[in-house]
Amino acid sequence: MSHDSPLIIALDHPSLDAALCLADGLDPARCRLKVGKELFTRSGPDVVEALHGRGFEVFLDLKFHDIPNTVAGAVQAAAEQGVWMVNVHAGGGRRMMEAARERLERHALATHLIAVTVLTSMEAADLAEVGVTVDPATQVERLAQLALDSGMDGVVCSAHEASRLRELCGEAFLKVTPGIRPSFAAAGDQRRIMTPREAMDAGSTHLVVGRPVTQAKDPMAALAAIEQELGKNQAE
Ligand SMILES: O=C(O)c1cc(=O)[nH]c(=O)n1[C@@H]1O[C@H](COP(=O)(O)O)[C@@H](O)[C@H]1O
Repeated sequence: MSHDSPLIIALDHPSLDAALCLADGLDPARCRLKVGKELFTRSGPDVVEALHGRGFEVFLDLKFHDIPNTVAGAVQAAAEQGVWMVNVHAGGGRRMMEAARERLERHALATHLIAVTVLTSMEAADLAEVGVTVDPATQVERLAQLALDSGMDGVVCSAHEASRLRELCGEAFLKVTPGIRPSFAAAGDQRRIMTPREAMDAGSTHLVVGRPVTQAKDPMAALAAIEQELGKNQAE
């Protein structure tokens, strides 16, 4: 199902049953779903097939990061499952990203291919420990530019960097932003966070929301509350 909602709900669940239980309470016309490392490692492609069967578009978030040939093969395998979006780490470098892009083109696969810049859980001190001594925003800009030059359709970044990336990489370049915290939710382990409305105003094209929806007593009500926050200030 294709639609205009910017919302991508992260199904960070430990089992196929738990993930499908949540998906069955959501509406494929109002959000897309993200399948990440834990769920995919436990359930494999079955979860993707089950979500497609329920009418959802799927972002397969496995953040591939390896030598170019290996990543190209993994991206091809994901795209052949018909997923809407797949990602790699921009830190894997130009040749890795170009190999992934080239592989999709060679097989005429239309899956969106995006690159993770700096994880939203990381601050300057975390970057410094791994040898990156520039601030997170500068590192995000550098990796986003590299991702654009390497043929990516967009990046995963924090909403704090979205407006700068809109200037640098253009409107059409996707800015998929996790670290979204509606006014009713706790930050948890996320560091660079924003509300849904602020994130869209800053230039995000898609919002990844996990726990504020998946751990809500009523996930559909939480989704509706986010939609309301998104609509609220538009009319103002
Ligand atoms: O690629 C991602 O989706 C991602 C990148 C990033 O920098 N930060 C980040 O939180 N994510 C994912 O976004 C989701 C955020 O979930 P919540 O913090 O529960 O809203 C998780 O599934 C993360 O794996």
